[in-house]
Amino acid sequence: MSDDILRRVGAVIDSRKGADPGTSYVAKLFDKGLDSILKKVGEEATETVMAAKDVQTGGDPHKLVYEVADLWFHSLVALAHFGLKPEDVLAELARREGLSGLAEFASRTQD
Ligand SMILES: N=c1c2ncn([C@@H]3O[C@H](COP(=O)(O)OP(=O)(O)OP(=O)(O)O)[C@@H](O)[C@H]3O)c2ncn1[C@@H]1O[C@H](COP(=O)(O)O)[C@@H](O)[C@H]1O
Repeated sequence: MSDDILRRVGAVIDSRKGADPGTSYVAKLFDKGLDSILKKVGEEATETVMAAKDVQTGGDPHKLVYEVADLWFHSLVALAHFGLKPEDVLAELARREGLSGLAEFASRTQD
């Protein structure tokens, strides 16, 4: 398993821009516009929190994995709306990994 799956899903999402909304979930989401995409991101974030609380009280951990996958997927659609790619987020995570500690990270991300 590698980050190739993020790149592949990102490429498929990009290919849905301008496609017939009747043929694809992602094309339909793009057609509905940014507010609809962001609404899905918000819903999936809430469902992720609820799943985590459920796991905390003995629920199925895979439900959390499922909801995070939904959240990541809809976040990729939001990025694509602005012409951004999963690689942009991976590069940011790699940059942070390269920082020597939390204090340094915080000092570089302050406004
Ligand atoms: N990873 C996903 C993915 N994850 C979730 N979903 C869809 O996201 C939708 C929302 O999920 P919900 O749990 O909110 O379900 P829901 O309440 O029925 O959805 P809504 O009607 O409220 O939007 C569902 O219809 C899921 O099928 C996805 N749809 C597509 N992909 C990827 O995107 C690619 C392109 O998809 P199409 O555009 O449909 O070809 C696919 O090959 C996949 O790789």
